[in-house]
Amino acid sequence: MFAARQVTRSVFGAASRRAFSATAFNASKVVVLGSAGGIGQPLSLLLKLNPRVSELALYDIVLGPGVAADISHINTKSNVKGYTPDPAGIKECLTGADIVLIPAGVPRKPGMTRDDLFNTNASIVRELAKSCADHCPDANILVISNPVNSTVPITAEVFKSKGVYNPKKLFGVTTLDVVRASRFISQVKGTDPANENITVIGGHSGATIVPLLSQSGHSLEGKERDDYIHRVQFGGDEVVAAKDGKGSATLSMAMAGARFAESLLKAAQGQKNVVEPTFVDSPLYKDQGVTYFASNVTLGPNGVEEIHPVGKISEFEQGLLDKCLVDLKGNIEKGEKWAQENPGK
Ligand SMILES: NC(=O)C1=CN([C@@H]2O[C@H](COP(=O)(O)OP(=O)(O)OC[C@H]3O[C@@H](n4cnc5c(N)ncnc54)[C@H](O)[C@@H]3O)[C@@H](O)[C@H]2O)C=CC1
Ligand SMILES: O=C([O-])CC(=O)C(=O)O
Repeated sequence: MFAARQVTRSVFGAASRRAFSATAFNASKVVVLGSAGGIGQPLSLLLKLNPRVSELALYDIVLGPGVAADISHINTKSNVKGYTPDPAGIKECLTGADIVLIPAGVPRKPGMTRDDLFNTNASIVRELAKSCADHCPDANILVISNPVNSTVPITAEVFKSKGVYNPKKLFGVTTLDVVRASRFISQVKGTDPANENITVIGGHSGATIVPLLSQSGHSLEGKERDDYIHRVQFGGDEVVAAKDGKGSATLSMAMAGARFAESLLKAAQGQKNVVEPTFVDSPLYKDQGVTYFASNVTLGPNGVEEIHPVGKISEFEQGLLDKCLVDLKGNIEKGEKWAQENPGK
């Protein structure tokens, strides 16, 4: 379980090389479900390099123990164990978990939307969510599997059905949208991406991804603005096209997932003002029937500490947000309805 002791260096900060040799004082069990996949492997690697992690449990339907054996040779202190899909395995894997990252499921091929993954990934996520609800109901659950706008509500419905839902501990991982938004603006403006932190709100697919450039101090006009917005909203498609049928973003996603997990660990270990964007059960647009929404969130020892308001946005951004809310409502309702009608065994 989380121990309230501080580690001073971040794997992702400027002093990252030294971070790998920083002394770890903490005791945090982190689980990756889908650890042998395109995201799962580099994500597990980054978590092994993180001195805040003391125990790493790697589960997959194939190769969980193989990936674990490989990663376990890295000379950092954390213990690594791999698990296969048998009931005793997943129970041991999840018991005592502080953080569970879920990148299990199929990725897109060119021509598909994230919603096209629903039929396959909904039941994968539902079954894994059931195991989490049974074996680690108090863990922070980080859903990466797409379509995030629907798989997060599915996970919530499973936890609700088992009477253990805690909205403060369920997160859709939208970090990659902010990573991209920050990288892409730095390419347009010739700035250092490390100094950029563009707020992105909404959800995690196409028009539901709404970057708020007006809050960043940068301004773009006309085609340059439209190209930028399109690139952020459809950054995933850029990678899907470049991989040409062999998957979607994995390496950048692993970095983004590891960053989010690192932020949760920092907050759990007592660091204040840890803010990350994430898709959570949110009051911001509930009056419009949108029950989950991504925005900046202050993280604390118990997960979500404060959901930040969207703040002042431009008329153009309001137009993007209006479109986002329509799509998002549909994605959320689809996930909730499916989970309620298909509880599984
Ligand atoms: N939230 C985000 O920003 C992003 C989400 N994704 C999503 O992440 C998911 C995974 O992507 P990749 O790693 O590229 O796919 P992948 O196919 O390379 O890996 C998926 C892994 O999940 C495993 N798996 C399948 N069913 C499982 C189950 N029931 N239990 C445990 N493991 C299971 C597979 O064996 C495989 O190792 C996709 O749905 C993709 O769309 C991808 C990029 C960004
Ligand atoms: O595009 C995809 O399918 C994977 C993803 O969510 C992303 O890269 O943002």
